[in-house]
Amino acid sequence: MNAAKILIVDDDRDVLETARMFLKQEFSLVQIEEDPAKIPTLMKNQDFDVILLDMNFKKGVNDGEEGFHWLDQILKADPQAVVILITAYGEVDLAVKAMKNGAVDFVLKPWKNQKLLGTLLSALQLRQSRKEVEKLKMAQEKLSDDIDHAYSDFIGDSPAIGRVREMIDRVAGTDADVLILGENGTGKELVARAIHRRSARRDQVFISVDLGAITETLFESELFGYVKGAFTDAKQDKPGRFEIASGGTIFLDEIGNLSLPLQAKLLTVLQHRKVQRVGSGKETPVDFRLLCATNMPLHEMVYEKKFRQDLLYRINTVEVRVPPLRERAEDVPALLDHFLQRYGQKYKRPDIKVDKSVLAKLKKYHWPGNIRELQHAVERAVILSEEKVIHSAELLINNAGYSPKKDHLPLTLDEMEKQFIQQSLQDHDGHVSNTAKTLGMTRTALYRRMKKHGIQ
Ligand SMILES: Nc1ncnc2c1ncn2[C@@H]1O[C@H](COP(=O)(O)OP(=O)(O)OP(=O)(O)O)[C@@H](O)[C@H]1O
Repeated sequence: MNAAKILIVDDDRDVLETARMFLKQEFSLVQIEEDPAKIPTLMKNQDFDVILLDMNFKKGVNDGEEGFHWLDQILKADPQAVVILITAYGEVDLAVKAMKNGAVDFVLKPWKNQKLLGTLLSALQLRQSRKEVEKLKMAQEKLSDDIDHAYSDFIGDSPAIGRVREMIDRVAGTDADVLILGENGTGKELVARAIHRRSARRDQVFISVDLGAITETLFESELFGYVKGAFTDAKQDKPGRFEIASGGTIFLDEIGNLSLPLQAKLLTVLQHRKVQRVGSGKETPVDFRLLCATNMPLHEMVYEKKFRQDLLYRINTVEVRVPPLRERAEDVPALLDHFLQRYGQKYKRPDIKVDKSVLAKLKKYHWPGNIRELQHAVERAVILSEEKVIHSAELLINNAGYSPKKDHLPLTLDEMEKQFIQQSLQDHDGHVSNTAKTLGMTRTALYRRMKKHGIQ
């Protein structure tokens, strides 16, 4: 027996009784009702999975207006409701209009029992997947709220960050696709969340996807979802990130890391705004605002045929460049205070301070890992410092990314390469182009190596 709950509303008692007799054998609850005015109360008392609704209730009236009215009321009460309309022969136009207004299907009167059952079963599947999407959306919203909390402080008053704030204000309300460019740790995700929070979609979900972390084989099932049985581990239907993001914003981080075949797949979704779950032949429309980010030189990669030009044009309606920390050294003191306060609180050392002489050094440092590096350096220093005042050593020594203690150990070729790149970057104040020139390689080749060694 199917556990679903069905409501049938029709003014013809005979139709109701016959339908109930048949459907009772299949579903755990089949409620019938002649008066559509009772629908709101019935819905309050019971969570129906499918509602079968007649289009016309008054004798001699067959314009379907009453049906439209009640359809509207049902969807207002529960936007996830699954409504099937009951129509007579000759009313197919009305049924089509009703589907545009949110009904999922229609059945013609008089119906064959098996046909009715088939329609109900596929409507139930839809109900199930709507519920799943809703559940995941809620879980994501909760998660997003928690993350947002950590991301809510946008520190910095430098002219460079002022320009970023201005751009955020200008694009947030427009629904335009935005490409956020900047080195690792500069605050690209922070910018994306700020755009979402100020947009008309602020009450909907913000879904962040790290494309760099999704393997080639998982790309489709993660982003497009799958249906039960599509592959061995697909034990049940699962919506993908695009479907969950529908109504809200999707943030595709590290878009420069996508391989060319995956770029083509992504482009198709962006063009048609429809997804097909793996193993399903059905397309689902998705409505999302697209924000992308990367630390890779996308324009250069287009030139080198490593990134599709048509994809770049799809995602970069507006480009926002988040400047590296070394271009806004004025922000270092405020950021330092901010992180000192955060970690002072977290590690129960509320009165911890930084030695004054350290500040000048921090402002001069080139911060290859940008704000994330500063953040981690402060956290580490708060943990390690045995006094109330943090000295230069605790904040800076580990910062360069390698520890002097290791110096006397024999280095592998890989470690030597890493240190060599780090040293060269330091010598060039973190300027990637100049470093690449000195090392005799292209910028892209240098970025690749930096990524390999985790140099930010
Ligand atoms: N202006 C800022 N004020 C306060 N905190 C910031 C600021 N910019 C970045 N941060 C913090 O620095 C960390 C890194 O930021 P974020 O994750 O947004 O960077 P990213 O550019 O997206 O990094 P990646 O390229 O590695 O994905 C986060 O913890 C974020 O809260």
